[in-house]
Amino acid sequence: MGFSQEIITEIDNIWQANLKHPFVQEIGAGTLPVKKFKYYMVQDYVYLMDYAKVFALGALKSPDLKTMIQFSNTLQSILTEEMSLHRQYAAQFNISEETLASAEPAPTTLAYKNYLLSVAQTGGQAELLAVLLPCMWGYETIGKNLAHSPGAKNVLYGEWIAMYSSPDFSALTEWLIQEFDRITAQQTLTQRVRLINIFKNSLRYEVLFWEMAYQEEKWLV
Ligand SMILES: Cc1ncc(CO)c(N)n1
Repeated sequence: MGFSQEIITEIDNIWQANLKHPFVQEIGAGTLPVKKFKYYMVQDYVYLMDYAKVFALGALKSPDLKTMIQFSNTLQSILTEEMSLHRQYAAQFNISEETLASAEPAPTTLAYKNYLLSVAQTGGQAELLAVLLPCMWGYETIGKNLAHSPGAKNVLYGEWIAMYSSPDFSALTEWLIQEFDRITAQQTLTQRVRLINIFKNSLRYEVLFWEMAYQEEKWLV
């Protein structure tokens, strides 16, 4: 069993909470109120701007050419494919690209993206992979889980599910998992404990991100 699999087995309760959050379930049922989805889309775009930068840092910290190419290809696909999904939704909702790109992060978005960036900047390749893995792997699992749900045929949510259940998205996720397992195979127990904590915090933020959108979280003042 790879280290990635060991981690999600150990923190299965958080892994399941992420997959089964009401926001996710309601996308699958096609019953999520559009207002919540609109809120999510804008916040996710703000998040993805910095998430993409973590892949740029991954390229910077790559040990070899092959890994560098993978990080840079993934960066490219986030900016042009994944984020174009958001841009299309925004157009549908009459939100301009300028409004989308300059939207203010809500408290959870700000905390989460800053966590990603700080781990990626201060850590090495293993830490960077540990903080990224729950994001991509979680979405890929959710995509697969919802691929045949009623939401997949919903006019609004169908495109979102199609993106995250696509073979391309799975291939990127598979690469990230393998890279993480390869790099962590030789690590000491102390290093592994640190990586589990990073993975766990990032996964907890994934759950909080759904919750934030579900509650349409706002700054108090
Ligand atoms: C919050 C969040 N995590 C992960 C992904 C997957 O790319 C996303 N779009 N948004």
